[in-house]
Amino acid sequence: MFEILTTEQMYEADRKTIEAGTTGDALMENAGAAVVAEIVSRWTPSSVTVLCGPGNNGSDGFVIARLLRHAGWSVRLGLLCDADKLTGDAALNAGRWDGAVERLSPALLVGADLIVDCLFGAGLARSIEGELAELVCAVNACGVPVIAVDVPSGVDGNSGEVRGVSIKADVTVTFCRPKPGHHLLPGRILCGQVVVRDIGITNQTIRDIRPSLMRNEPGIWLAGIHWPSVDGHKYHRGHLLVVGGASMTGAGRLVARAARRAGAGLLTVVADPSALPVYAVDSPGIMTAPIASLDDLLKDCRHNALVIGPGFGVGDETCSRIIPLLHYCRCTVLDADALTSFAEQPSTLFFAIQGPTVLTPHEGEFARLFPDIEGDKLSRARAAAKRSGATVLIKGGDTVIAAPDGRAAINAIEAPWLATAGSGDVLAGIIGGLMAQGMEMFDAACMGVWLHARAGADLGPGLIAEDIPEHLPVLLGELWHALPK
Ligand SMILES: NC(=O)C1=CN([C@@H]2O[C@H](COP(=O)(O)OP(=O)(O)OC[C@H]3O[C@@H](n4cnc5c(N)ncnc54)[C@H](OP(=O)(O)O)[C@@H]3O)[C@@H](O)[C@H]2O)[C@@H](O)CC1
Ligand SMILES: [K+]
Repeated sequence: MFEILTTEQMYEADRKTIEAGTTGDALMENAGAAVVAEIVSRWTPSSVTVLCGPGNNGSDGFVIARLLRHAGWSVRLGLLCDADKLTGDAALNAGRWDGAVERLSPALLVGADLIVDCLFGAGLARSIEGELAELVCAVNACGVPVIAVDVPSGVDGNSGEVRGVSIKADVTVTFCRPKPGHHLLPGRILCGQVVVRDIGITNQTIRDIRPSLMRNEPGIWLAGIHWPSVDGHKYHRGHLLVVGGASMTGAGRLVARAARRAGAGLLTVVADPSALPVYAVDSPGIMTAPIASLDDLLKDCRHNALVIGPGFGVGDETCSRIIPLLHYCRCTVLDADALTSFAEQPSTLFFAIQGPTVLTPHEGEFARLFPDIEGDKLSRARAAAKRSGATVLIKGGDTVIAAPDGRAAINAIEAPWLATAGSGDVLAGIIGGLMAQGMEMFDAACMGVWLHARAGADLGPGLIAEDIPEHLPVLLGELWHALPK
């Protein structure tokens, strides 16, 4: 279950389930019961305040209030609108609630041991403002644990962005599948721990909706790994060319090390002759070649993959070096200086991209290459992939990977230790190494991000970029041993 559903797809899943015979009322009862199960597993009966909005998120709140009261909790409930304004399932569940319905105000927070946030979920349609915004701030300041239903109120479920202000939850219970806003920043932080609960929507219903967004986990790319075969040899594992800088050799060396650890069969660093000895002494297992020979090397189809950018230098010379290389349609990773160099002429780059290509910008490089593409990270990555014809990977705590055909994935592993010099070079190397072995570009980008993030999470404090390639055998071994034999 790697799928991430947009809020529209979630409404569709609800609708299809209701059409198939389950009532909306039953779905909502299941949703409320799932939240209550989570509450009673974490907290002992005490005083709880349930904050309800005017829609079905508020309707969940009425269910939760009723079930908690039956379980012996002392429950206060506040409603944003008059109860007689409620319609549909919300009116139904309000009618089943036999306690008082108070007006929403900070007074509801006094004496509460737990707050349940049911103000807005998927239906958040605009910024939270005025007195309601003040209440949200009061909730965040009162120091009482908060459990949010579906999403913390104020977080846009599709983008993870905050509309006005947002509840900061300790736990968020969502239904069926996570939404983009649970994984994209800042939503991910505002959710606290995310718990996904079944409410009776079948896996087949989700498959019918054909979600194109996934959580980046091995299940989405494991089958695409090209493991070496017993009768294989190193040429079957690809020959990667790493174009290294003349003076900033550290970046190219990190790329090379990571690509070899990721499994590239052979690796040649191509660089200015003055720098070749530095690359050569770094690792006995690599080959080196002068940059003047790059064109000839690419004419030999055994050199099937290329990483260029890290430490290469920014400028027109880099652009004129890269464009002819792209005509060979080798598996290519363009990173760092290879991206920034095209800031003045991005369309020249996009026009030249014909083969399997992965672009790995951080936010700054992305803004230089796609200055007119705005919006949340997921939408921007998708738009950039469509425009460039490349797989685009926007780095960060919530790395997003998008393919030109519309597939996308979001990293879900927290690894803040990766924010260190050289870490991006290693990522480019891993992806290049995987593509050299024949892995499809989107899968390779996703797997590269996963390996990188897992290494970051496993190694933790004190990590430096050089550690990441050395941890890859552990992770690759884990994947290999998990395969059905
Ligand atoms: N369908 C099902 O079967 C199931 C649904 N489920 C639950 O339903 C939730 C979705 O319910 P929903 O679609 O009613 O939207 P919801 O989040 O309650 O908000 C809409 C209301 O808020 C209002 N409003 C919006 N923004 C506002 C603002 N900034 N400031 C002020 N008002 C604002 C908006 O007003 P309007 O824009 O119409 O003027 C409207 O009245 C979903 O998250 C899940 O919890 C689950 O139980 C599973 C089964
Ligand atoms: K909520």
